Amino acid sequence: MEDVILVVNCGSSSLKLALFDQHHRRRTSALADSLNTEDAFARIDGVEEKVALPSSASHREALEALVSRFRDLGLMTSEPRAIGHRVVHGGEAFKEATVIDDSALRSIQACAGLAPLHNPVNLSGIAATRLMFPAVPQVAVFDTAYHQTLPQRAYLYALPEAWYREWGVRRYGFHGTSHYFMALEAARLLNRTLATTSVISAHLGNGCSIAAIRDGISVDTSMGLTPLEGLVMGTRSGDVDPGIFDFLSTKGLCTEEVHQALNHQSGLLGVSGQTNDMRSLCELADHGHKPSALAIDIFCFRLAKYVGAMMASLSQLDALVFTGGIGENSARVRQKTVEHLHLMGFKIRADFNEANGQYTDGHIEDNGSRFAILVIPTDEELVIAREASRLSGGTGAG
Ligand SMILES: Nc1ncnc2c1ncn2[C@@H]1O[C@H](COP(=O)(O)OP(=O)(O)O)[C@@H](O)[C@H]1O
Ligand SMILES: CC(=O)OP(=O)(O)O
Ligand SMILES: [Mg+2]
Repeated sequence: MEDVILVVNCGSSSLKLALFDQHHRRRTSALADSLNTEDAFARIDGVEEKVALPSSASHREALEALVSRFRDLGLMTSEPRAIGHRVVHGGEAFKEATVIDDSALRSIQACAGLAPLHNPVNLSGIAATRLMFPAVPQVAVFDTAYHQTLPQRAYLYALPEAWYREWGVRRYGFHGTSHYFMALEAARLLNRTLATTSVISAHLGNGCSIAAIRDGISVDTSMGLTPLEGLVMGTRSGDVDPGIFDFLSTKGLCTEEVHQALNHQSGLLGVSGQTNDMRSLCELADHGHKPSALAIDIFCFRLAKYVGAMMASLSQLDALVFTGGIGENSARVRQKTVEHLHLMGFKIRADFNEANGQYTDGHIEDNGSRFAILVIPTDEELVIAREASRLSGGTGAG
């Protein structure tokens, strides 16, 4: 049997798949989007034509169509050796990745209340691959797991303690797979071991979060009970005064309406009134659109404030690391953010930054910078593939 590993990332309306070979090299990636709507579509990287989907295709139908296309293209000649799933919330039940059996499924289900937007779709992906490949080991890799090392002072909110004890209200943190990968890659680029590497890592995609990693271990992060807290994001507000709920109720908005607005109509989209897409915002700002320039400004200022906040958890800093679609590609965001950090001794080198660190092993800091500044393309799917391989009896190496 051929040794491929399938990685599944189910979002609310999308499905991302990646196939890795036995050496953990990526063979291909695929995306299905606008699922459960009339516009549902799917495509495979490097393949011109779209993959045909039934109308209003579900996650399961898209998965079946893509796997069948993988087979036609000779990318998958037998069942995968293991399947790895991204699961967003693992609560306190999961401190690391786990093989999915009935008891793990029940625990993931129990965390769904903490992540109602994410866990139910993750579970539907697991159900679909279990139906398609009942004999193949399946592994869940949690966004929250890497942050389970946070000390109490970082994960407890200053709230009535019974809320934590009885309901699990605490900071969990997300994007852990990406923060772990950044620490691992930073260690490699700096010729250090993970256990002696301390970084501040900024994951800037559609969702955005930052983490303080001391000696390879996550010790603080900006996302909290849910992925709404912290940095400004594409459509999410990040930090706001919780008094906003009370105030807006006097304006006639109910909790659900405020929740919707904070999650889907805020962030870059809310401030610019135009788009949640950083690339488009930069173009709009270049054409003199003031609200777009302001959205970028607020985004970078909040990020810089959080870099300062993360310093409180560290006694040494080896690098500030940028990743995610924005972190990897937007020289403007990195430059504007680092300008605010002048007093702390961060200094960027313009030409290295413009090239996204491509020719300098990720380095974009100036000679006179007190700390290294790195751009590292994240690869959450690779980490998930390694974990799936390791937990299903492979080596996890590669
Ligand atoms: N060249 C670029 N310049 C600025 N922003 C970019 C560029 N390329 C991608 N982005 C931004 O990255 C964000 C998407 O990040 P990504 O990590 O792909 O998202 P996701 O969290 O869905 O995986 C979008 O705001 C997009 O505009
Ligand atoms: C947890 C989270 O915010 O995920 P994403 O960035 O995929 O929205
Ligand atoms: Mg991404």
